[in-house]
Amino acid sequence: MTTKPLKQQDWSAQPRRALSAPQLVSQLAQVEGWQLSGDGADLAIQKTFSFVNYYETMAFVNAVALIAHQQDHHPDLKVQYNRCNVRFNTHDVGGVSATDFDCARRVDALLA
Ligand SMILES: C[C@H](O)[C@H](O)[C@H]1CNC2=NC(N)=NC(=O)C2=N1
Repeated sequence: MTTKPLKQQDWSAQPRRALSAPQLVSQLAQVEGWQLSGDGADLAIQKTFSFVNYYETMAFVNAVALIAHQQDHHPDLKVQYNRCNVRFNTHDVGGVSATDFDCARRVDALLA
């Protein structure tokens, strides 16, 4: 039997840029429940997801971890009993990039 490593995004060939304020406004209008948080290089998008118990919250957290690994893009997670706050920022560019919105959509799709 052969084992396959999980496929991972390679960002080295795709330079990323921080989105401008108008781009942020337009992108935010296209993702439900995501809000801006922080400022400067710490500017991020965030959303809190609610669950019925700790088990379901952790199942979500593990699914987000798989997305984070595959996309090579890692959100800050605040985990509580029945909710999880997901916060994306692109530290490589010191702001919010298109990658953050792409990952936000992938996380939303887990619950669609
Ligand atoms: C080299 C590596 O791909 C980069 O440092 C990735 C890793 N994960 C990351 N995660 C987040 N949230 N922002 C980044 O800029 C980032 N960069």
